[in-house]
Amino acid sequence: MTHFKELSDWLQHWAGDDTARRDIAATLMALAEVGTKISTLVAAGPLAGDQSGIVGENSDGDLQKLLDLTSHHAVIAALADAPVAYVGSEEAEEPISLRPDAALAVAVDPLDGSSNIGINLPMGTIFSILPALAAGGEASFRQIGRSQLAAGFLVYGPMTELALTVGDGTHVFVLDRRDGTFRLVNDTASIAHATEEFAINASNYRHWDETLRAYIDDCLAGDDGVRTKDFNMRWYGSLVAEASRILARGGVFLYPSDQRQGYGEGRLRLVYEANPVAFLVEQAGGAASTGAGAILDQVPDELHQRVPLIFGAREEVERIERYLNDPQSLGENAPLFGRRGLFRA
Ligand SMILES: O=P(O)(O)OC[C@H]1O[C@](O)(COP(=O)(O)O)[C@@H](O)[C@@H]1O
Ligand SMILES: [Mg+2]
Ligand SMILES: [Mg+2]
Repeated sequence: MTHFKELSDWLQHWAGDDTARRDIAATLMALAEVGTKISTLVAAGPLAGDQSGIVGENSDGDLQKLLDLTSHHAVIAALADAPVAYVGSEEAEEPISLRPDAALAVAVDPLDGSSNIGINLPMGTIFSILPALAAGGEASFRQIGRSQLAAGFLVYGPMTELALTVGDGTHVFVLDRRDGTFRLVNDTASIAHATEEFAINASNYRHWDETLRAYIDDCLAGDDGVRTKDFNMRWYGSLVAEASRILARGGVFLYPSDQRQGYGEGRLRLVYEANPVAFLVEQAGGAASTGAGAILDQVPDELHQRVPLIFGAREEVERIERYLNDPQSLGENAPLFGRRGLFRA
């Protein structure tokens, strides 16, 4: 049987005697370990009790399910023993102080894709590791994504997978349930620059701007339209599962802003969803954009800020930016505004 390197060995090798790297490695091990626990809970489904009951509301009015909160508390407990000063979580309004003298701040979405609780579809945990600033937790989480020291996500799907970057490529590990270790299966994940697969929640079509509708119309027109190739589509309702697929076989993902109340900046969160995914995607040769600029250059106003998110195949992300901002630059392929969309009456 092929021998796949263990996460702990990989991190030890990467960190060597460097104290700052050792702190990051210890934090990553703590996140991987708590991910294993959440994965077991997810895999048990209703055998672990009803995880889908609504138990509260987070800062933005999103309903919190029991598994959201259980995952949040598990992550906080796991990081209490790590060199972490502050944790910023989707499920807590304010940053949580752990060890204010420690070097790191961790932003986390403890359970991503929680609308998939109870229906046996993938969910995950997303994390971003930043330097802790002396100015405190709030300031630490207002740093741009390019300040990230490491980032990653776990996916609780058919495989439990850990995608990780420490700023030198994107690496994919899979949980080996025989001994509870994560093993390296791909040291250099790479996203092809072109694609024929997009992911978007098309039920929001009527709420999108005309420019975005034109892009999707052109994908749907396939070989009969200006793109002269057929497209495939996916939508899992789980950012981590989409990101995992895109790291494995390419594609592009869009969660744009739209006209619905509360969706003026899209749905996803900059600090603990878009930034870590963008870091992983850029390190795999892809791109991540708001539609108007790189995700990693956005300055967060606050921990829970939302942002439109487009990521994946570099050429496709750049093409979408042109549809949104400069459609005439597409030349003879420029969308004809006001035409009938395939979804429109
Ligand atoms: O239900 P929608 O609007 O399609 O949104 C799906 C998106 O919302 C999310 O579930 C948001 O994350 P949470 O589950 O952590 O709130 C993403 O994983 C997913 O991409
Ligand atoms: Mg999420
Ligand atoms: Mg969540």
